[in-house]
Amino acid sequence: MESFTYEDIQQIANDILSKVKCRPKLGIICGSGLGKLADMVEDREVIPYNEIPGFPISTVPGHAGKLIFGTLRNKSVVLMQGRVHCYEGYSPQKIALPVRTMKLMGIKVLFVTNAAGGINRNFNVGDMMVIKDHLNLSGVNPLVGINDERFGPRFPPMSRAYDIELRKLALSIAKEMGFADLVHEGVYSMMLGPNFETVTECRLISIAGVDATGMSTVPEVIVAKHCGMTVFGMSLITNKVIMEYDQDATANHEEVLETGEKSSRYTQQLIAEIVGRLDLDI
Ligand SMILES: O=P(O)(O)O[C@H]1O[C@H](CO)[C@@H](O)[C@H]1O
Ligand code: HPA
Repeated sequence: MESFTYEDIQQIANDILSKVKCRPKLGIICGSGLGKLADMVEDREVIPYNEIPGFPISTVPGHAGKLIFGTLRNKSVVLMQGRVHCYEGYSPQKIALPVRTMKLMGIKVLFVTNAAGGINRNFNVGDMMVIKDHLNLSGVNPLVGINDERFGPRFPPMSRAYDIELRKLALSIAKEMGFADLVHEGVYSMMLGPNFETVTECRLISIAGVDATGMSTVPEVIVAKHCGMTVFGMSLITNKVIMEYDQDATANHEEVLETGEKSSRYTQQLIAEIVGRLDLDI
């Protein structure tokens, strides 16, 4: 197992900070097709992942693989334009690395976004879901291994992973901005992937209370909570999962990216507005 010590990650964080002027307090991870949020960042300073020793490289279409530093609504931020997933062959520890690096760069609040399939039949393609909880069905956990208490405790709680105040703020901003009907609150589940779910898997997680499903986010949130970050999560519903046996339609990544292209505008506006109202001196 490839592992990174606290000192290794401190070194990576210091190297990155030595290359940029920005000192971000907020980190944003952009999901499949959601990287356009980077266009809203001003005074941009860009570092491709392949210029950061040890960093995992994004291999999936729709994930550019760049760190974008700058200001969003006058807040200093760093965006991960593209994430990495366990199904790409990276260990959960490697998936943890960017989040821990952010922590040691001084990030206190982490926004995670993703593209997800709608399990909840009331969700339409293009809707958004503020994540209130998750179900880890991936079988992986980035905290497996020796625990370094400087990151966090051996047994971190996960019952209030998604900050309640930020969830409320997101829903009230959506109302103010006139698109409350597009924004729901719900439970995200992660399976390992890379295959899309079977009909039976979708039916099972529906019974379990899952509203949207994907192949990411959960490891990042576990690591972020372990090291004491405040977390906000949002899914863009890019497709409705197939819940009927022998249906002709099938899930595909092209549809996911297409919906991202067409519908990520509201997600970007909502995130920018939340960022604008954040008090990052907490
Ligand atoms: O979760 P993000 O990175 O947004 O990507 C989602 O989209 C891909 C499938 O189309 C999977 O990687 C799934 O996890
Ligand atoms: O239907 C889906 N399943 C899993 N991951 C996804 N990411 C976007 N849509 C989906």
